[in-house]
Amino acid sequence: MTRVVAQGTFDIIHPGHVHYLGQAAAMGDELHVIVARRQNVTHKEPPILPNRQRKDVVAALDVVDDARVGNEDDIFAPIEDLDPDVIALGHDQHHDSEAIASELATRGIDCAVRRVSAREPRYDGELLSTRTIIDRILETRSE
Ligand SMILES: Cc1cc2nc3c(=O)[nH]c(=O)nc-3n(C[C@H](O)[C@H](O)[C@H](O)COP(=O)(O)O)c2cc1C
Ligand SMILES: Nc1ncnc2c1ncn2[C@@H]1O[C@H](COP(=O)(O)OP(=O)(O)OP(=O)(O)O)[C@@H](O)[C@H]1O
Repeated sequence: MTRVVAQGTFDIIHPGHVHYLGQAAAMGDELHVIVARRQNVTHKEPPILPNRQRKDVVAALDVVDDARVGNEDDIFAPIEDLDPDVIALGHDQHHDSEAIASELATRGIDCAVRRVSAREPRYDGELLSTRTIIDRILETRSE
């Protein structure tokens, strides 16, 4: 049974997330998703939606077997708990694969680190990033 872990903020779900999670799921038999706690999203604007709401929406996706809000202090705590065979990084996720691989080795976790491809827009107007969706909302609803 190959267990895959994916992770992210998943603020406003869009087809880019569906692509990422679908590709991650295809890497094994079960997909577990770690949803970033708001307090840990420091590399960009924090999410709008609560931790629990973002987790609940991810958990509702067919390809996801289980989703959880991540640990507050140690991002590898859920990894030690899940003991996955693969960690699937998103195409633009700011993590360094080698750094993750070496931390996994340090913790004695035998797990591959792979990266998923990007999903490009298929038609005019398709928005495949939370930031661009929010920008569009601000543009059209700011009156
Ligand atoms: C292997 C791994 C485990 C993670 N575990 C947690 C965690 O337990 N708690 C948390 O708040 N964020 C965790 N994260 C970090 C968030 O998911 C991080 O914000 C995300 O990887 C990058 O977010 P983005 O792709 O949505 O920008 C983890 C990331 C990785 C790569
Ligand atoms: N268009 C896309 N194609 C493939 N993967 C994507 C796409 N958009 C997001 N992802 C992946 O989904 C995961 C969660 O991303 P995140 O929640 O940061 O969404 P986002 O739309 O990238 O947000 P933001 O626009 O704020 O950066 C990450 O691994 C990211 O690489």
